Amino acid sequence: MDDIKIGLVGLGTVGSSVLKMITENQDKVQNITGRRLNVKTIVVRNIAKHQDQVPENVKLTTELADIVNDPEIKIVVEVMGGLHPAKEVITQLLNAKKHVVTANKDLIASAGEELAALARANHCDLMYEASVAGGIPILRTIVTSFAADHITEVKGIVNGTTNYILTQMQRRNWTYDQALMKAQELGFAESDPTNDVEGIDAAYKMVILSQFSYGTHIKLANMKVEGISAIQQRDVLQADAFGYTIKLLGISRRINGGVFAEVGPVLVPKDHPLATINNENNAVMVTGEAVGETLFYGPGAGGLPTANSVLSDIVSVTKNIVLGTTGNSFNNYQSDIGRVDPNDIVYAYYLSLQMLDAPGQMLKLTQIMTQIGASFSRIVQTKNDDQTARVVIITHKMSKAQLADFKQQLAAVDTISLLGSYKVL
Ligand SMILES: NC(=O)C1=CN([C@@H]2O[C@H](COP(=O)(O)OP(=O)(O)OC[C@H]3O[C@@H](n4cnc5c(N)ncnc54)[C@H](OP(=O)(O)O)[C@@H]3O)[C@@H](O)[C@H]2O)C=CC1
Ligand SMILES: N[C@@H](CC=O)C(=O)O
Repeated sequence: MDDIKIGLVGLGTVGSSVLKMITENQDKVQNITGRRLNVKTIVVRNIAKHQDQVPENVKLTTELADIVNDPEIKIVVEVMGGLHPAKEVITQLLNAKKHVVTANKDLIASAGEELAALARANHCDLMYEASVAGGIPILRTIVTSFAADHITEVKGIVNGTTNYILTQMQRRNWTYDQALMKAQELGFAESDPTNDVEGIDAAYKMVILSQFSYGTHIKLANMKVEGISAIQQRDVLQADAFGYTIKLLGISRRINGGVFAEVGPVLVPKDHPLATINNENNAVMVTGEAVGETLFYGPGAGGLPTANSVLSDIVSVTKNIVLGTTGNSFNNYQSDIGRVDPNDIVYAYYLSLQMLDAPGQMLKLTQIMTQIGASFSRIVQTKNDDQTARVVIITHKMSKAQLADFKQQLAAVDTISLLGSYKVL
């Protein structure tokens, strides 16, 4: 029986684990698909760096053409990352009738529909299970197991690096920089970690999750995206004292016929399942009208967990090749859902404020809250490092429009400034 020859583009954290899994788990894959998988060619930037990593029968090259022009190679795994030249690489591969498996959320969130159309036009498969939540098989689960249910909400921790950083800041009292450096060393972070810490990587994943869950493409430009780089240790400690853990959450929800998605730090009650997700682990909560609340948990970053998701795609493509059923989209759900009015999105908020030493500050704050029709449930006064008063409040539920109003009114008061505002789950 024919082997399936595979090409890899990229041999970093994920690529090297894909090579290892294909090499070591041959027998099981053959048992399931009836085909042996063989990595034939690997494209990297720097051959010398990788020479010792690959068996002798595998060709290491810097030329994509060595894969594109090789008719024996049927499936190509793109694990180089980034938007360019990854988009051009996948375009060339699909036009050369190669089936493509990728872990590249930046690209799928930005150009997934265009590439899926190109794949269909070339009767090729394009699969990307590893692009969301690393080792958690969430995309295929939504496609298959939620096919008939209406998903009303998807929320969770979808970035391993930031969850690792927040965990180390909370549990080991590490500084932000210390924790980020370790996350990079462990291979969780992107080659440029800006997208991780600024929430953009999580936002890409929420775009893909929303596409699968609601059949609609939410543009990154229409999402509120905030990362963890501005979180201060004292907010972590204050949240803890209030009974919360700060987590970077992606939240998307169907409300009144519309959909919204956003990413930002959220105070999660310590007894909520998402508060217990630590280190590089991710968790995705999917709520369906019929099934109710479900939770999917596992490693969200790291070589082997991510490689397992890549392998699940390779095995699916292999089965499609064997059955002659390639060329179908990974996700077929399309629906025309509009956007949501900010007045319909309500949360309680954690607000930390700096107050200069002047009479009547608390009264002013209370007046603004009353004026916008909001109120607070908890309030604590401490000192900032510069000895100015620091007031932290947790509000009752208020709409995004009310919060915007609050911020606008506060901006006109020169003795009170908002240091941070985070949603409370
Ligand atoms: N790391 C993780 O935990 C996860 C990563 N992902 C995604 O997987 C993808 C790969 O990530 P990761 O393995 O961490 O990345 P790495 O930075 O570890 O590896 C990237 C690899 O791609 C190669 N490469 C980069 N640019 C080019 C180019 N222009 N031409 C040829 N080769 C190139 C590099 O070659 P060289 O070594 O020669 O420089 C390197 O081998 C990304 O899309 C990432 O977002 C998804 C889930 C989890
Ligand atoms: N950098 C990403 C890797 C997986 O997608 C993360 O930290 O989650």
